[in-house]
Amino acid sequence: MTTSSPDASVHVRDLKKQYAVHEKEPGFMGSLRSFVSRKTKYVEAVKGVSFDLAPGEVVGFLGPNGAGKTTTLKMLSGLLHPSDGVARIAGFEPRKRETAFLKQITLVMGQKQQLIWDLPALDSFLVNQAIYEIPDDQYRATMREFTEVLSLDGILKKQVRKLSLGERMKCELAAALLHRPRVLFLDEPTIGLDVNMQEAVRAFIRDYNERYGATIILTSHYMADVTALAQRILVIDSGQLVFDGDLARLAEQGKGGGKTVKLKLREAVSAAQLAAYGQDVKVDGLSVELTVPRSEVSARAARLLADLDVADLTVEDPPIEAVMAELFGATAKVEKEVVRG
Ligand SMILES: Nc1ncnc2c1ncn2[C@@H]1O[C@H](COP(=O)(O)OP(=O)(O)OP(=O)(O)O)[C@@H](O)[C@H]1O
Repeated sequence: MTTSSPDASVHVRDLKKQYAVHEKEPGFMGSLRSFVSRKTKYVEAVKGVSFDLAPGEVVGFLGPNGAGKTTTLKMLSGLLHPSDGVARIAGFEPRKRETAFLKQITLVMGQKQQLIWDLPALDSFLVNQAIYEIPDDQYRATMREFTEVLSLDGILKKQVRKLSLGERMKCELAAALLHRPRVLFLDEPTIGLDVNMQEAVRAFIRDYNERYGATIILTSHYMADVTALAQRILVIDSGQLVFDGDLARLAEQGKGGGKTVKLKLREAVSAAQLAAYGQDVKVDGLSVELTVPRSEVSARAARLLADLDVADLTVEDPPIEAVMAELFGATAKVEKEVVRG
């Protein structure tokens, strides 16, 4: 059942966030000096971001470390006040943190936990039931559903501190979605999990999106999360949105707009010989990979098939990891700072 409504839309206009950081020189004398004349440095973490999401849309929010992803999500969930610009989430202004707004959203941060460490997860769920005023019948129905989809049986009554990371993350997600929010901000929800657990979390998020028509903004360093869940990608770099479009179009930006041709040969060929057919040639025994311009894929493939003893040939877009590495390789952390005395 998909229950999308216009309420779950997200509108962001020219959102900005500047952090003030007080600088202190090292040592006792440094402390004394900064006590007398304090230097403030301003970090422009988000520099005017705009986008709109339709109800039920799932977007991957990507960018290098320090690009401004977490800061943006914190502003959208009302934890941080923007320095400028506006956001409207499900019809609300996040900075006001109205109860009705909080009932519509959730923010899950893979690196932070909201469950009470010394108690079983079930106790935290009951606390959330009270905070979000979830009616008993809805609470029971949601618990049944989550227990099944996330295989929570047997772990809900264990002290949270005794759960494995994967078990804890499943409980964190359940706790964060118990009130059935319509807009989800998921910041690295699968971080540190093993591959099977990542897949379980992904499946749960996909199921939740389909069932409740939830709008989702997802950041993840695991591209498998993004390719499995998001139709659309937003890329932020140094606080600015540098790409907004579908995954395929982002892939086209990689390898200088080229495609990857993969060959299985029956007879070995040297990298030097293959250089005539494309760039970035990689040879691993009888497996070969090279990049060819998009407009020439058919002609080059035909030449390869005619000239070499080819057992198999496939043409692929470059993996999204490669595209991101190419886009951000050297600019892993860029920030423009204004120093004021
Ligand atoms: N509380 C803060 N005070 C000062 N500067 C901050 C604060 N939080 C973040 N920043 C700076 O703002 C910029 C954006 O940080 P943010 O955490 O939003 O990036 P990110 O894209 O989420 O990075 P990552 O992928 O590493 O988590 C960085 O330069 C960071 O150092």
